[in-house]
Amino acid sequence: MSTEIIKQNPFQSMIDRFNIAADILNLDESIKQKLQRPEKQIVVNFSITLDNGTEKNFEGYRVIHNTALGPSKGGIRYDTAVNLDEVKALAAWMTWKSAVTGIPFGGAKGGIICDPRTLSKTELERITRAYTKALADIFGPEKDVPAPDMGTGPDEMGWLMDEFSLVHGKTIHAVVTGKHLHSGGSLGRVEATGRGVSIITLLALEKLKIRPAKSTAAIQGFGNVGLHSALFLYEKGVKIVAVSDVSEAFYNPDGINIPELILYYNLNNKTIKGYPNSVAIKHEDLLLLDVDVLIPAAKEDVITQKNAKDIRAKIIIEAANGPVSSDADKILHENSVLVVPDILANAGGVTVSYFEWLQNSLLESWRIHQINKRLEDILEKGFETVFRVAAKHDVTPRIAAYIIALKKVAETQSVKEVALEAPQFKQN
Ligand SMILES: NC(=O)C1=CN([C@@H]2O[C@H](COP(=O)(O)OP(=O)(O)OC[C@H]3O[C@@H](n4cnc5c(N)ncnc54)[C@H](OP(=O)(O)O)[C@@H]3O)[C@@H](O)[C@H]2O)C=CC1
Ligand SMILES: O=C(O)CCC(=O)C(=O)O
Repeated sequence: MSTEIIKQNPFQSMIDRFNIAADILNLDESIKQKLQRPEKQIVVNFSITLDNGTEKNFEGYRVIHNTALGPSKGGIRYDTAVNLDEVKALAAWMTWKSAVTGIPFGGAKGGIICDPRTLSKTELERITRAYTKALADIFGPEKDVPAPDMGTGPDEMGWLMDEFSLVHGKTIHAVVTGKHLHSGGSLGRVEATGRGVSIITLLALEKLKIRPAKSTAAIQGFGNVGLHSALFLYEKGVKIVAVSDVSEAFYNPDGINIPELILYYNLNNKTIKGYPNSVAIKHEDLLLLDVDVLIPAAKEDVITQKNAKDIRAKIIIEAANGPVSSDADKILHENSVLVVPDILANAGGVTVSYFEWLQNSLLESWRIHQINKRLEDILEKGFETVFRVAAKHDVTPRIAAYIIALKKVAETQSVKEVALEAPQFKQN
């Protein structure tokens, strides 16, 4: 892969935005300190037997950022680049994401340093079960509820649910979301993040008075989020002119037939490599295309101060978590690029995860149109609130989203602390 990823510290990017919003809100220093730091960070080491009979050790993390608004919630990432600072940033973003959209969860994230592409299905199952066992006292439907992220999906979530249930001696569906339907998953969760990205993209296009059928988009990443974002936008008439995964980036000015590409991807071991009817381009050039919408849907820090000035898209929809580093914010703003932040743009996933958790807890099963309608309502309200607060404070949508989230979490945290500090009177 030829993409040059300039490594920033994603946790520092989170802190930079946090500080701007906290200053606007005039947040008390002690609450600031508390909200910047995770409540808990756990590092686990475990070994599994590989298919060839050898033992291999793995390191995994679970960071619980904040639980003021409810049980902590957030995905688990399998990737060779996973590290504690990345997981800390991702966990904090989950806190702010749930707060912006009004989902009653706190924030957490997990990860294991591994390369899922080189591990067999049975090895992935053993890794997931060992990680779950190590964290069996942390996870729980009212405590900490994992979900998929990069490199994980319904298989891993099903194994996690099963292992957690074995440890606790009963079936506990609501401990994890993003499961297969047969393991208690929800309709609509697989595609929820991409559906949410497409809802937010259409709202952003409307803001700039660009008709979807007249618009163009480039999408970086063709995994769960990139693929579904591409499909839903294609269905709305947006011309997707470029897509990429790790193996390849390609461009077709006439528009890529996304359903055909998905068929190709599914028949070719989940890669877009070698897809005909398009021209190969350099990975880094996809980000600089002259399109209406750029959708980074892969990983953090792909747009930094190094390439921000060369971005030609009118709108960036942050489908990935943290794709724009804080040092690029000012440059993009000065160049009038509308950036819809991750904590709003990709919140469709956690929203439908919340629906899954509710269905599991209530022993219900909702219909798809009900799920999609509620998702749309929540995201439209989130979008409208973020842009209203941005106008009120004359800040970017990102800082507005942080203002909304910080205010909500800080107020709840303070109320809880006052309650804890109050003198306890003995009842006779
Ligand atoms: N899954 C979810 O519900 C949610 C995910 N997110 C965020 O969305 C992002 C993507 O997650 P998800 O789709 O689940 O992950 P997946 O593992 O399903 O897909 C990741 C995709 O990104 C590609 N990719 C990785 N690095 C690069 C690169 N440098 N250039 C181009 N493509 C690259 C991968 O390519 P290849 O397949 O070749 O490895 C793959 O296509 C992450 O930031 C995640 O945190 C946010 C909210 C919810
Ligand atoms: O579905 C969830 O609970 C969380 C998804 C996630 O990890 C994210 O939004 O980044």
